[in-house]
Amino acid sequence: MANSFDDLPPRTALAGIARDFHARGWMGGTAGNLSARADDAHFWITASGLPKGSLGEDDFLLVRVADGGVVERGRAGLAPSAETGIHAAIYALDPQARACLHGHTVVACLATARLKGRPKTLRLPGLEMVKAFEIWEQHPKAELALFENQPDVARIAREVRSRFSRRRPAISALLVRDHGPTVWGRGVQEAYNRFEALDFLLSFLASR
Ligand SMILES: CSC[C@@H](O)[C@@H](O)C(=O)COP(=O)(O)O
Ligand SMILES: [Zn+2]
Repeated sequence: MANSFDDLPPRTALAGIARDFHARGWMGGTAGNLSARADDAHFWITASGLPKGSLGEDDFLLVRVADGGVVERGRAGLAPSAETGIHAAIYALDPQARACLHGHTVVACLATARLKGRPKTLRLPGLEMVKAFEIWEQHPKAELALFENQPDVARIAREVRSRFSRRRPAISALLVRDHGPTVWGRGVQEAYNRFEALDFLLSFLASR
């Protein structure tokens, strides 16, 4: 048994995370998508529309960071995740990002349910868990980037690219309202740890 997802080949690690997230209710049915860089210019991403609790290593596609174009399919007939554009934007803008995880969590939806208007950020609670995002202040003011959900995912991806290229996000995560979080890290394990930490922080907000 590997101690870290980083000890495993990327697709093995991502399939393991998908099983784990599915068991926690974070990838119900076909929800969510996971990716990891293969090299600086390419990343592996889950195929679209598959039940995420039972992914195999051939259920991934290799795509370009530059434009999300498909380079290789794990098997014939697969299409890349509908949210490939969001992953590509994150890899293009953050050379340190090596893995990117998106799930649909109930607490993420609840945490913004009472917000008025269309705020661009959500202040995370100043709890110890924000250290997962390398925020070390005694009284941290960690702001999570917020995006409105839209049926056309390409529009969300364009907004992520446009906003993050103007200003780097304070923490390595974003939340699409009424949808779910996307979290990235310098490795698969770090992205996984951060996803768990964000879930903790959003659970706190949602329960107040
Ligand atoms: C329950 S379907 C949700 C999708 O529209 C999308 O938000 C999602 O997370 C999964 O899309 P996918 O194309 O399988 O990667
Ligand atoms: Zn989604």
